[in-house]
Amino acid sequence: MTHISVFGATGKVGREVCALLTETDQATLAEAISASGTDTTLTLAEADFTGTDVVIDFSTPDAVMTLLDHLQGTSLPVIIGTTGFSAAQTARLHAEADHRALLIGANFTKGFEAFAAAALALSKALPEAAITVGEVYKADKKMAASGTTKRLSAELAEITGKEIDLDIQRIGDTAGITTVVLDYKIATLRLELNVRTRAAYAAGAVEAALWLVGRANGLYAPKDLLAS
Ligand SMILES: NC(=O)C1=CN([C@@H]2O[C@H](COP(=O)(O)OP(=O)(O)OC[C@H]3O[C@@H](n4cnc5c(N)ncnc54)[C@H](OP(=O)(O)O)[C@@H]3O)[C@@H](O)[C@H]2O)C=CC1
Ligand SMILES: O=C(O)C1=N[C@H](C(=O)O)C[C@H](O)C1
Repeated sequence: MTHISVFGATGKVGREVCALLTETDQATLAEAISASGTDTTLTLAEADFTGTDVVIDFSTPDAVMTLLDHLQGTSLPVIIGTTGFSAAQTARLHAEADHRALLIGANFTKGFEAFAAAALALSKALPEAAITVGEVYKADKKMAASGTTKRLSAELAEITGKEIDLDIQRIGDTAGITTVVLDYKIATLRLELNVRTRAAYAAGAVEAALWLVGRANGLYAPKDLLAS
């Protein structure tokens, strides 16, 4: 049985991770941590992680930095689901991988890695195409490219040498719709990943956490799960 602590446990995704951990046979909830420390969660200062095998984070970039400060001196593996890190914070994350197994994923939806690979393959097959990466998320998410869009557009730009257009939208409580549209004059080719529920992110993160326990210190990504 793997004991998983959830950082950001009162959040939209963290709640789904906690719920999943009550149902799964291979893992159980160790500590649930939030900023406010409600009656079912602890603050970071109250958490001790002694019975924890791996931490799953879905919080904020600044909160992740405080989590890593708190974990200094331990080699506890951590799954980072949070997105939106600054360059300095990203450098800190990378340095942190010397001290623990750290798996960072902008999108834990099952199928996302295949979706990204398909988009890259299509962009190679259609070098004349103009490419747009689109996203729709909940209305209260910051109106700036998500981690998912940043990753896709950077990889597509690198492979094609072209500028990638972005289409950022915020609607209601949308869990996440990512599109890659290739327009090559005679036709339009559209790939879409429409996530129905945030439980999809939770499931991918728990799968990654089970995989990460026992790995050597270092930086990992969701596609490493597919390779092993
Ligand atoms: N990688 C992926 O597949 C996905 C990534 N995300 C990303 O995950 C992140 C979280 O998303 P979401 O669940 O919607 O966010 P929410 O705003 O719903 O939840 C944020 C959570 O973080 C907690 N938190 C904030 N500050 C601290 C702190 N200083 N110490 C401890 N806990 C803290 C909050 O606690 P409190 O309630 O007490 O304030 C809350 O539990 C975002 O960056 C989002 O982009 C989202 C979906 C999928
Ligand atoms: O905030 C969200 O909800 C999500 N954020 C992630 C991101 O910023 O890339 C992706 C996920 O699909 C949902």
